[in-house]
Amino acid sequence: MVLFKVARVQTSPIEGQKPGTSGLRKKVKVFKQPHYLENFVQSTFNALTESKVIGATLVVSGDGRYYSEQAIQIIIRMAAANGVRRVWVGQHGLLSTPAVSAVIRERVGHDGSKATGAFILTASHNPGGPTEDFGIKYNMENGGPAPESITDKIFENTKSINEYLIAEDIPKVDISAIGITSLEGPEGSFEVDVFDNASDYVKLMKSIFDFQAIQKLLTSPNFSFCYDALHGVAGAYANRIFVQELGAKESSLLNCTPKEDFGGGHPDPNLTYAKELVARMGLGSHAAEDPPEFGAAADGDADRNMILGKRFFVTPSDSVAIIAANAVESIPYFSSGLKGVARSMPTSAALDVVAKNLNLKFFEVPTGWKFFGNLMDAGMCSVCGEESFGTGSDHIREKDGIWAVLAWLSILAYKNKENLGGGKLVSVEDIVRQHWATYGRHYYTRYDYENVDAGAAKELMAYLVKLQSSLDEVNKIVKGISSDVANVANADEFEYTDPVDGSVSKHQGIRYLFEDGSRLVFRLSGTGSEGATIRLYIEQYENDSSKTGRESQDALAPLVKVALGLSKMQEFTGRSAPTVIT
Ligand SMILES: O=P(O)(O)OC[C@H]1O[C@H](O)[C@H](O)[C@@H](O)[C@@H]1O
Ligand SMILES: [Mg+2]
Repeated sequence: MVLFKVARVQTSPIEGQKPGTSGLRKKVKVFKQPHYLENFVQSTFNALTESKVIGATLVVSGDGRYYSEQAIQIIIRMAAANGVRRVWVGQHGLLSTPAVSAVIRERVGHDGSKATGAFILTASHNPGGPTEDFGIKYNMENGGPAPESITDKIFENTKSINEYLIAEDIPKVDISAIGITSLEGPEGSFEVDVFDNASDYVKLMKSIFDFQAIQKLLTSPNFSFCYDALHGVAGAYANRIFVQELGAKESSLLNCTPKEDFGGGHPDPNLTYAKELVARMGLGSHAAEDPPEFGAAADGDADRNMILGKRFFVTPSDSVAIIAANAVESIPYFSSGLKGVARSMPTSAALDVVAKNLNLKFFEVPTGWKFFGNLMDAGMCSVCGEESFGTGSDHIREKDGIWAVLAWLSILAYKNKENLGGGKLVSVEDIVRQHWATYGRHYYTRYDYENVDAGAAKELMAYLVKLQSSLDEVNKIVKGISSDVANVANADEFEYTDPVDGSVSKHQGIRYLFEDGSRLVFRLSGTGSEGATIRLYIEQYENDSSKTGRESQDALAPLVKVALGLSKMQEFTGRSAPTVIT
């Protein structure tokens, strides 16, 4: 039995440790500064109630990006010194963000223990490596990200911290091998439990979906499949679930070995960054000849997803609407009905139409998954999604990339249950077009202007808010740019009152709402680590079924012109084109 001592290390506050939408994300070199990680971790311990630290069980793992291994060892020593009883680590320090949420909610330790929180080590879809990003966020007992009341406290603590506790003499724990390391400290026993990083998550997925039905689809001769983990942590689950459990061919997995630098790529599943998958699915300039029927990708920590059909892109806004419309008949977990559905404000209103038609409770929340968590804890929401490639349900309190893929495979399996012997398949594209024919189509696109000068971005936003005070003036400008768009009927900054706890979130995006239901939304990203990113969301509703089959960029061209002109985008940012279009 190893005996450890607790050291109190003197430190002083370090500026800029304010956790954003999804924790603290900075360049690796910032995290490597002396005391940087330690200050943040101690500030987190100090922000929690004592029972969530002393004698508690904490999960510590992440997407495996560069610096994770060192960070895990530091957090283990600090947890021991702060009186934590058990630290659970996924093998190799790997757990996807949804798997962490599942582990907190579902896993029972060898001695009957349950976790009350987690440090998730990830910067999500940001690149990794010595010159790239690292991140840390804290999740609570419900499996969801810490609410603002806690992250505010953490930030306050980082501004006054003067010491942290660490058990420096704990030897490096081997996190590559499953097993328990037991130690003894001044306050009693402490253990590190390194466990299989997939089994709890796989078990949960099996309790939600009909794996047999999906297996029939995946092994059918007329279906083909492709999954790209972009070298993120999804790779640790893809082989287990798609190949071992569901019978997909190993060759259907792309980039499924987790790498600490994501193979040098940008692990964000969109049409720009998931290049290999996009080509394999027959899209873009290097389109492959005979694309698979279904393709999907995940981000670094596997909570995001992109869904593709053969030569066909499903917008995330359509994806959540289609999952909601088909959930009850295709997914056993939802067979008794949906409690409600929700989307973030900038996400298209496709889900609203489904909710209205199916008479479901519906919520529009600000950007950020935590807002859904509150609704789910209160039993008000089953399925939700965001335009930023996040889709999920109340099985956990994070969005879930692999869940979304399994949801789509379930819908395909259900629609094709008679066709798997060799008949013509109902394809992803058929499902989407059928959905548009039933509910109408929300043409949608997002323009991202990344790493814009922060001052310029602020000025642009301030200008757009000021403009909102006169709709006459707005409409004069709009008509001057294009006579093909409707009048602006309303313009505001989105504000949300949480129906569960009454908290109010202001300044959640600038909206221009047109008479025909079209919308322009402008937001500053909350997840970047350098400069500012302006996001422009453009949407137009079409319910004449003879007009729902146009190319999205053609249908939206007049509105795009209006958005760029109205916001003086080029004038403020100096950019003649966005960095990414989705
Ligand atoms: O603030 P943005 O860069 O637009 O990012 C917004 C997204 O950030 C993270 O991924 C959150 O988990 C999402 O819930 C949110 O939609
Ligand atoms: Mg992510």
